[in-house]
Amino acid sequence: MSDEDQNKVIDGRAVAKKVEAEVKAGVEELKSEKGITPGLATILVGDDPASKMYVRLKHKACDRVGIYAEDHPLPESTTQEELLDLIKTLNAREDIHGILLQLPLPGQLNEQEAMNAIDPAKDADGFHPFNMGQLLIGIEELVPCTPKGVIRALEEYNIDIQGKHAVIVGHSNVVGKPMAAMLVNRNATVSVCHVFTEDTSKFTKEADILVVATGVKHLIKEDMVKEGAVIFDVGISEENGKVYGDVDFENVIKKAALVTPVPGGVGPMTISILMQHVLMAAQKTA
Ligand SMILES: Nc1nc(=O)c2c([nH]1)NC[C@@H]1CN(c3ccc(C(=O)N[C@@H](CCC(=O)O)C(=O)O)cc3)C=[N+]21
Repeated sequence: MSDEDQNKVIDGRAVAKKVEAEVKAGVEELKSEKGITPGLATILVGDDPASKMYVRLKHKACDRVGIYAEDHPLPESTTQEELLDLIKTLNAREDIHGILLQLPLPGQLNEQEAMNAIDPAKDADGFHPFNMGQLLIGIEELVPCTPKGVIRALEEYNIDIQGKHAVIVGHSNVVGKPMAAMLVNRNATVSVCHVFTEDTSKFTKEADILVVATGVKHLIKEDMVKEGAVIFDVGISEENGKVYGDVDFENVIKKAALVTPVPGGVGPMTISILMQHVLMAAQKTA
Protein backbone atom coordinates (compact mmCIF):
# COMPACT_ATOMS: atom_id res chain seq x y z
CA MET A 1 0.00 0.00 0.00
CA SER A 2 1.26 3.50 -0.82
CA ASP A 3 1.97 5.96 2.01
CA GLU A 4 -0.86 8.11 0.72
CA ASP A 5 -3.31 5.21 0.93
CA GLN A 6 -2.06 4.37 4.43
CA ASN A 7 -3.57 7.67 5.60
CA LYS A 8 -6.97 6.51 4.40
CA VAL A 9 -7.18 3.55 6.76
CA ILE A 10 -9.73 4.03 9.53
CA ASP A 11 -7.93 2.79 12.62
CA GLY A 12 -10.64 0.86 14.42
CA ARG A 13 -8.25 -0.15 17.18
CA ALA A 14 -7.44 3.51 17.90
CA VAL A 15 -11.14 4.46 17.99
CA ALA A 16 -11.77 1.52 20.33
CA LYS A 17 -8.88 2.56 22.55
CA LYS A 18 -10.34 6.04 22.93
CA VAL A 19 -13.81 4.67 23.76
CA GLU A 20 -12.31 2.21 26.24
CA ALA A 21 -10.36 5.00 27.96
CA GLU A 22 -13.61 6.92 28.44
CA VAL A 23 -15.34 3.80 29.75
CA LYS A 24 -12.47 3.06 32.13
CA ALA A 25 -12.72 6.56 33.59
CA GLY A 26 -16.50 6.18 33.92
CA VAL A 27 -16.12 2.81 35.63
CA GLU A 28 -13.64 4.24 38.13
CA GLU A 29 -15.95 7.15 38.90
CA LEU A 30 -18.96 4.88 39.41
CA LYS A 31 -16.91 2.66 41.71
CA SER A 32 -15.53 5.46 43.84
CA GLU A 33 -18.69 7.59 44.02
CA LYS A 34 -21.43 4.97 44.22
CA GLY A 35 -19.56 1.80 45.08
CA ILE A 36 -20.92 0.10 41.97
CA THR A 37 -18.80 -2.13 39.75
CA PRO A 38 -20.45 -2.63 36.35
CA GLY A 39 -20.96 -6.32 35.58
CA LEU A 40 -21.44 -8.21 32.32
CA ALA A 41 -22.71 -11.76 31.99
CA THR A 42 -22.13 -13.56 28.71
CA ILE A 43 -24.04 -16.64 27.64
CA LEU A 44 -22.44 -18.93 25.12
CA VAL A 45 -24.41 -21.96 23.99
CA GLY A 46 -22.36 -24.72 22.39
CA ASP A 47 -18.71 -24.56 21.42
CA ASP A 48 -18.42 -22.92 18.05
CA PRO A 49 -14.76 -21.81 17.88
CA ALA A 50 -15.51 -18.37 16.38
CA SER A 51 -18.17 -17.62 19.00
CA LYS A 52 -15.79 -18.72 21.75
CA MET A 53 -13.15 -16.36 20.41
CA TYR A 54 -15.58 -13.41 20.27
CA VAL A 55 -16.71 -14.03 23.84
CA ARG A 56 -13.07 -14.22 24.92
CA LEU A 57 -12.38 -10.85 23.24
CA LYS A 58 -15.30 -9.33 25.15
CA HIS A 59 -14.04 -10.66 28.49
CA LYS A 60 -10.57 -9.30 27.77
CA ALA A 61 -12.07 -5.89 27.05
CA CYS A 62 -13.95 -6.04 30.38
CA ASP A 63 -10.65 -6.72 32.13
CA ARG A 64 -9.04 -3.71 30.46
CA VAL A 65 -11.77 -1.26 31.52
CA GLY A 66 -12.49 -2.66 35.00
CA ILE A 67 -15.87 -4.26 34.28
CA TYR A 68 -16.66 -7.47 36.17
CA ALA A 69 -17.38 -10.27 33.71
CA GLU A 70 -18.65 -13.80 34.07
CA ASP A 71 -19.30 -16.39 31.40
CA HIS A 72 -22.15 -18.87 31.37
CA PRO A 73 -21.22 -21.64 28.97
CA LEU A 74 -24.15 -23.91 28.18
CA PRO A 75 -24.02 -27.22 26.31
CA GLU A 76 -25.03 -27.45 22.65
CA SER A 77 -28.08 -29.51 23.73
CA THR A 78 -29.49 -26.76 26.00
CA THR A 79 -33.27 -26.45 25.91
CA GLN A 80 -35.17 -23.21 25.48
CA GLU A 81 -36.47 -23.54 29.04
CA GLU A 82 -32.96 -23.88 30.48
CA LEU A 83 -31.79 -20.85 28.54
CA LEU A 84 -34.79 -18.77 29.64
CA ASP A 85 -34.21 -19.84 33.26
CA LEU A 86 -30.62 -18.60 33.12
CA ILE A 87 -31.71 -15.29 31.58
CA LYS A 88 -34.32 -14.84 34.34
CA THR A 89 -31.71 -15.49 37.01
CA LEU A 90 -29.35 -12.95 35.44
CA ASN A 91 -32.17 -10.39 35.05
CA ALA A 92 -32.70 -10.59 38.82
CA ARG A 93 -29.02 -10.21 39.75
CA GLU A 94 -28.11 -6.79 41.10
CA ASP A 95 -24.43 -7.17 40.33
CA ILE A 96 -25.09 -7.90 36.64
CA HIS A 97 -25.90 -4.82 34.58
CA GLY A 98 -25.42 -6.21 31.10
CA ILE A 99 -26.38 -9.56 29.57
CA LEU A 100 -24.94 -10.71 26.28
CA LEU A 101 -26.39 -13.75 24.58
CA GLN A 102 -23.82 -14.71 21.97
CA LEU A 103 -25.37 -15.39 18.57
CA PRO A 104 -25.96 -17.54 16.62
CA LEU A 105 -27.72 -20.10 18.83
CA PRO A 106 -28.05 -23.81 18.01
CA GLY A 107 -31.06 -24.64 15.82
CA GLN A 108 -33.38 -25.95 18.54
CA LEU A 109 -33.36 -22.58 20.31
CA ASN A 110 -35.58 -19.61 19.51
CA GLU A 111 -33.29 -16.58 19.29
CA GLN A 112 -35.96 -13.93 19.25
CA GLU A 113 -37.81 -15.37 22.22
CA ALA A 114 -34.55 -15.57 24.17
CA MET A 115 -33.61 -11.99 23.36
CA ASN A 116 -37.08 -10.81 24.32
CA ALA A 117 -36.57 -12.40 27.73
CA ILE A 118 -33.55 -10.22 28.52
CA ASP A 119 -34.44 -7.21 30.68
CA PRO A 120 -34.29 -4.29 28.18
CA ALA A 121 -32.34 -2.28 30.79
CA LYS A 122 -29.62 -4.97 30.71
CA ASP A 123 -29.64 -5.47 26.97
CA ALA A 124 -26.00 -4.55 26.29
CA ASP A 125 -26.33 -5.68 22.65
CA GLY A 126 -29.35 -3.46 22.00
CA PHE A 127 -31.24 -6.28 20.29
CA HIS A 128 -34.39 -6.25 22.44
CA PRO A 129 -37.49 -5.07 20.54
CA PHE A 130 -38.00 -2.27 23.07
CA ASN A 131 -34.54 -0.88 22.41
CA MET A 132 -34.94 -1.39 18.65
CA GLY A 133 -38.20 0.55 18.84
CA GLN A 134 -36.54 3.34 20.81
CA LEU A 135 -33.83 3.53 18.15
CA LEU A 136 -36.42 3.85 15.39
CA ILE A 137 -37.99 6.87 17.08
CA GLY A 138 -34.59 8.48 17.66
CA ILE A 139 -33.92 7.51 21.28
CA GLU A 140 -30.52 5.87 21.13
CA GLU A 141 -29.51 4.38 24.47
CA LEU A 142 -28.84 0.66 24.30
CA VAL A 143 -28.53 0.19 20.55
CA PRO A 144 -26.74 -2.44 18.46
CA CYS A 145 -23.00 -2.09 19.04
CA THR A 146 -21.62 -2.47 15.52
CA PRO A 147 -23.63 0.34 13.88
CA LYS A 148 -23.04 2.52 16.95
CA GLY A 149 -19.30 1.95 16.50
CA VAL A 150 -19.60 3.10 12.88
CA ILE A 151 -21.33 6.29 14.03
CA ARG A 152 -18.59 6.87 16.60
CA ALA A 153 -15.89 6.42 13.93
CA LEU A 154 -17.67 8.92 11.64
CA GLU A 155 -17.58 11.40 14.54
CA GLU A 156 -13.93 10.70 15.32
CA TYR A 157 -12.97 11.31 11.69
CA ASN A 158 -15.19 14.42 11.47
CA ILE A 159 -17.34 13.05 8.66
CA ASP A 160 -20.62 14.92 8.15
CA ILE A 161 -23.67 12.69 7.92
CA GLN A 162 -26.52 15.14 7.36
CA GLY A 163 -27.64 15.29 3.72
CA LYS A 164 -25.14 12.64 2.64
CA HIS A 165 -26.16 9.58 0.69
CA ALA A 166 -25.47 6.60 2.93
CA VAL A 167 -25.75 3.18 1.33
CA ILE A 168 -25.95 0.02 3.40
CA VAL A 169 -25.48 -3.38 1.85
CA GLY A 170 -27.13 -6.03 4.02
CA HIS A 171 -30.44 -5.76 5.89
CA SER A 172 -29.84 -7.83 9.00
CA ASN A 173 -31.40 -7.00 12.35
CA VAL A 174 -27.96 -6.73 13.97
CA VAL A 175 -26.29 -4.40 11.48
CA GLY A 176 -28.13 -3.24 8.35
CA LYS A 177 -31.48 -2.22 9.80
CA PRO A 178 -30.18 -0.47 12.95
CA MET A 179 -27.44 1.19 10.86
CA ALA A 180 -30.14 2.59 8.56
CA ALA A 181 -32.09 3.93 11.55
CA MET A 182 -29.01 5.62 13.06
CA LEU A 183 -28.12 7.29 9.77
CA VAL A 184 -31.71 8.43 9.17
CA ASN A 185 -31.75 9.80 12.74
CA ARG A 186 -28.76 11.94 11.69
CA ASN A 187 -30.51 13.13 8.52
CA ALA A 188 -28.64 11.13 5.92
CA THR A 189 -30.42 9.97 2.78
CA VAL A 190 -30.32 6.23 3.23
CA SER A 191 -30.51 3.35 0.75
CA VAL A 192 -30.58 -0.22 2.00
CA CYS A 193 -29.49 -2.89 -0.51
CA HIS A 194 -29.67 -6.64 0.04
CA VAL A 195 -29.73 -9.94 -1.80
CA PHE A 196 -32.90 -9.02 -3.68
CA THR A 197 -31.65 -5.64 -4.85
CA GLU A 198 -31.57 -5.71 -8.66
CA ASP A 199 -28.48 -3.59 -9.21
CA THR A 200 -26.54 -3.04 -6.00
CA SER A 201 -23.60 -1.35 -7.75
CA LYS A 202 -25.94 1.37 -9.05
CA PHE A 203 -26.40 2.36 -5.38
CA THR A 204 -22.89 1.73 -4.08
CA LYS A 205 -21.44 3.95 -6.84
CA GLU A 206 -23.52 6.83 -5.48
CA ALA A 207 -22.61 6.32 -1.82
CA ASP A 208 -20.85 9.05 0.15
CA ILE A 209 -20.91 6.69 3.12
CA LEU A 210 -20.95 2.96 2.40
CA VAL A 211 -21.52 0.28 5.05
CA VAL A 212 -21.19 -3.30 3.90
CA ALA A 213 -22.38 -6.19 6.06
CA THR A 214 -23.05 -9.29 4.00
CA GLY A 215 -20.36 -11.83 4.85
CA VAL A 216 -19.53 -12.21 1.15
CA LYS A 217 -15.76 -12.03 0.72
CA HIS A 218 -14.62 -9.06 -1.39
CA LEU A 219 -18.12 -8.33 -2.70
CA ILE A 220 -17.29 -4.64 -3.13
CA LYS A 221 -14.74 -3.91 -5.87
CA GLU A 222 -13.02 -0.71 -6.88
CA ASP A 223 -15.41 -0.03 -9.78
CA MET A 224 -18.41 -0.18 -7.41
CA VAL A 225 -17.45 2.77 -5.21
CA LYS A 226 -17.49 6.51 -5.61
CA GLU A 227 -14.30 8.57 -5.56
CA GLY A 228 -13.90 9.96 -2.03
CA ALA A 229 -16.35 7.58 -0.33
CA VAL A 230 -16.08 6.70 3.37
CA ILE A 231 -16.39 2.92 3.66
CA PHE A 232 -17.08 0.61 6.59
CA ASP A 233 -16.47 -3.08 6.11
CA VAL A 234 -18.50 -5.06 8.63
CA GLY A 235 -18.02 -8.44 6.96
CA ILE A 236 -15.88 -11.25 8.23
CA SER A 237 -15.38 -14.48 6.36
CA GLU A 238 -12.71 -17.04 6.94
CA GLU A 239 -10.85 -19.01 4.32
CA ASN A 240 -7.88 -21.24 5.09
CA GLY A 241 -7.39 -19.57 8.46
CA LYS A 242 -7.28 -16.07 6.99
CA VAL A 243 -10.01 -13.47 7.61
CA TYR A 244 -11.49 -11.43 4.78
CA GLY A 245 -13.86 -8.50 4.71
CA ASP A 246 -16.67 -7.77 2.26
CA VAL A 247 -14.53 -5.07 0.64
CA ASP A 248 -11.62 -5.64 -1.74
CA PHE A 249 -9.59 -3.36 0.52
CA GLU A 250 -6.31 -3.21 -1.45
CA ASN A 251 -8.01 -1.88 -4.57
CA VAL A 252 -10.97 0.00 -3.10
CA ILE A 253 -8.68 2.13 -0.93
CA LYS A 254 -7.26 3.78 -4.07
CA LYS A 255 -10.63 5.45 -4.68
CA ALA A 256 -11.94 5.84 -1.14
CA ALA A 257 -11.36 8.75 1.21
CA LEU A 258 -11.41 6.40 4.20
CA VAL A 259 -11.95 2.69 4.65
CA THR A 260 -11.90 0.24 7.55
CA PRO A 261 -9.59 -2.77 7.35
CA VAL A 262 -10.48 -6.32 8.43
CA PRO A 263 -9.20 -7.12 11.01
CA GLY A 264 -8.52 -3.94 12.98
CA GLY A 265 -11.60 -2.01 11.86
CA VAL A 266 -15.20 -2.46 12.91
CA GLY A 267 -14.57 -5.48 15.21
CA PRO A 268 -12.65 -3.70 17.97
CA MET A 269 -14.99 -0.70 17.74
CA THR A 270 -17.98 -2.99 18.33
CA ILE A 271 -16.45 -4.42 21.49
CA SER A 272 -15.59 -0.99 22.88
CA ILE A 273 -19.21 0.12 22.42
CA LEU A 274 -20.37 -2.99 24.26
CA MET A 275 -18.21 -1.87 27.19
CA GLN A 276 -19.79 1.58 26.97
CA HIS A 277 -23.25 0.01 27.15
CA VAL A 278 -22.48 -2.03 30.26
CA LEU A 279 -21.27 1.17 31.94
CA MET A 280 -24.39 3.07 30.83
CA ALA A 281 -26.64 0.31 32.15
CA ALA A 282 -24.82 0.33 35.49
CA GLN A 283 -24.94 4.13 35.75
CA LYS A 284 -28.71 4.01 35.31
CA THR A 285 -29.07 1.84 38.41
CA ALA A 286 -27.11 4.30 40.58
N1 LIG B 1 -24.98 -11.28 20.77
C1 LIG B 1 -23.95 -11.04 19.96
N2 LIG B 1 -23.30 -9.88 20.02
C2 LIG B 1 -22.24 -9.62 19.19
O1 LIG B 1 -21.64 -8.52 19.26
C3 LIG B 1 -21.82 -10.65 18.28
C4 LIG B 1 -22.53 -11.85 18.27
N3 LIG B 1 -23.60 -12.01 19.10
N4 LIG B 1 -22.19 -12.84 17.42
C5 LIG B 1 -21.04 -12.73 16.54
C6 LIG B 1 -20.68 -11.31 16.21
C7 LIG B 1 -19.26 -11.10 15.74
N5 LIG B 1 -18.67 -10.13 16.64
C8 LIG B 1 -17.36 -9.67 16.58
C9 LIG B 1 -16.83 -8.79 17.49
C10 LIG B 1 -15.50 -8.41 17.45
C11 LIG B 1 -14.65 -8.88 16.47
C12 LIG B 1 -13.23 -8.44 16.46
O2 LIG B 1 -12.79 -7.66 17.27
N6 LIG B 1 -12.42 -8.96 15.54
C13 LIG B 1 -11.03 -8.63 15.38
C14 LIG B 1 -10.25 -9.80 14.84
C15 LIG B 1 -10.02 -10.86 15.81
C16 LIG B 1 -9.19 -11.96 15.15
O3 LIG B 1 -9.65 -12.46 14.09
O4 LIG B 1 -8.13 -12.25 15.67
C17 LIG B 1 -10.84 -7.52 14.38
O5 LIG B 1 -11.71 -7.36 13.50
O6 LIG B 1 -9.82 -6.85 14.43
C18 LIG B 1 -15.16 -9.72 15.52
C19 LIG B 1 -16.50 -10.11 15.57
C20 LIG B 1 -19.58 -9.84 17.60
N7 LIG B 1 -20.74 -10.48 17.42
